[in-house]
Amino acid sequence: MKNIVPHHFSVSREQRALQMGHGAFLIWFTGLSGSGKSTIANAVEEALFKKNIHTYTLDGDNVRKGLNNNLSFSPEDRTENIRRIAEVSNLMIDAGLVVLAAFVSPYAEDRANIKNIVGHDNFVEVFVNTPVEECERRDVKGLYAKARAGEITNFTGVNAPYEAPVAPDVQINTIETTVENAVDIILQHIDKKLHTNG
Ligand SMILES: Nc1ncnc2c1ncn2[C@@H]1O[C@H](COP(=O)(O)OS(=O)(=O)O)[C@@H](OP(=O)(O)O)[C@H]1O
Ligand SMILES: Nc1ncnc2c1ncn2[C@@H]1O[C@H](COP(=O)(O)OP(=O)(O)O)[C@@H](O)[C@H]1O
Repeated sequence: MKNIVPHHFSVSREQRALQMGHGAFLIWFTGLSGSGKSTIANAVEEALFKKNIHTYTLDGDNVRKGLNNNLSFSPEDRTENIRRIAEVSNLMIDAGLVVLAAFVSPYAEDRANIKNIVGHDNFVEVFVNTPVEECERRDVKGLYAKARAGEITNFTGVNAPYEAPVAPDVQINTIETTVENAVDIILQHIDKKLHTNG
């Protein structure tokens, strides 16, 4: 961007990581509404918190009601939603946090963009892979019923696409895997990153 010259602050990301005592990175949960993203992200954050890891979770409640309250569910607005969340995550990583983000994020290109924004080494993609039939059976928020009734026009999995990740870092099938097991699988996957400073 023109006429923007970054100021170089003297406390580095590496120094912040040393002070925090653990690595900083983003765990991104993608999947259909009702797949289990928030439930699993919450359980992973609890487990990390108990280990004195500094965390923050971003999800629809604290993002679509605030920072992104001007965005709809059109493809363009979903792209902008994910871009802003990736940029916020990037700042939080720089601040030394392990960031958990739970968003439908249905487009592969948008998810690839997150990886570019935060850096490939700072990104862990968790695909919460629950078939739409199961999500619809759970219908936690009653939104599938509304979508089937034609009250929501672009609802992911019903009348809007979900592009499943081809090579996620972690994949959780929530029909076969309990929340506790999902937490173990994810903790195991991130262990090395947690013990890397900077
Ligand atoms: N049209 C449509 N499609 C999908 N989801 C919808 C829609 N309208 C509202 N909701 C509710 O909003 C939550 C998804 O918001 P996200 O910010 O994660 O969506 S996206 O990543 O921008 O696609 C999603 O929450 P989760 O259930 O937590 O996934 C839904 O409850
Ligand atoms: N193995 C599982 N993992 C995650 N959630 C599960 C699992 N089995 C059942 N559930 C239930 O599925 C629902 C998932 O809802 P939620 O976490 O809000 O999904 P999302 O954030 O993807 O919309 C919750 O009611 C949760 O208790």
